[in-house]
Amino acid sequence: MADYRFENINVSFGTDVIYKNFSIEFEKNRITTILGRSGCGKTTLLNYIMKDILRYKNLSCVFQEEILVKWLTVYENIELVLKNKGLSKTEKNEIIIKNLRLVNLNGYEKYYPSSLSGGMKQRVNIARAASYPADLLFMDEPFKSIDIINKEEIIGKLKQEIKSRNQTAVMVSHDLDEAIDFSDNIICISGTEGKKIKKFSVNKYISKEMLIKYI
Ligand SMILES: Nc1ncnc2c1ncn2[C@@H]1O[C@H](COP(=O)(O)OP(=O)(O)OP(=O)(O)O)[C@@H](O)[C@H]1O
Repeated sequence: MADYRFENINVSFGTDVIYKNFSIEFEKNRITTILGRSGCGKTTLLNYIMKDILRYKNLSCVFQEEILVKWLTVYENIELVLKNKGLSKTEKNEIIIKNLRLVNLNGYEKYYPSSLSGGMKQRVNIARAASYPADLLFMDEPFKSIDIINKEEIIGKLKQEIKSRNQTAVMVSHDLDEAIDFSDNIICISGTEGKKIKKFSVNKYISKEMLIKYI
């Protein structure tokens, strides 16, 4: 039985029908990846779901675009999401340092976004989303611009962190490897107006060859 179910999703841009009577569901306390080719409508779906959930639940998110505040340091950018949460300065500091370590950016607290690479900025986005206390975490291609070494490490550490907090996470991706490494469940999306979905539980038998047939 799914814990989050979205039915009768209809989204069009002008005459382009992206979703028509579409349904999708997610399990609580699991990491689900929505996998599909570029342009198939993953971001559109994630935005729809986040908007719907926000009506009744708090959530944290990582967007594809860089959304750091330019005139604030890395530390201050993360501190922003911890405002009005009743946390002491020491507690905030612990959370920020812990999550900068999670994305291998400890030591970069005083840097401004302009002195970071694209991949580093994306890692700050992840640290910020991980710092925000929420039951639900939504991520739109969070590892896209991150180099392979950091990516593998961050995927492992973030997965462990999500599990230890009992969070429900939904990621959008077109990368088969990261979907397998990061997720408990994968939902492949394909087709245009009449979209098809195929669900997989990630286990030792899953392979890229199995997934690619359904995206
Ligand atoms: N605001 C918009 N106005 C018009 N068309 C849009 C808009 N947003 C998305 N689209 C179209 O909807 C389709 C799905 O876009 P979407 O960004 O959801 O795809 P995606 O699967 O997330 O792609 P990618 O993996 O490249 O990020 C595309 O054809 C896109 O051009």
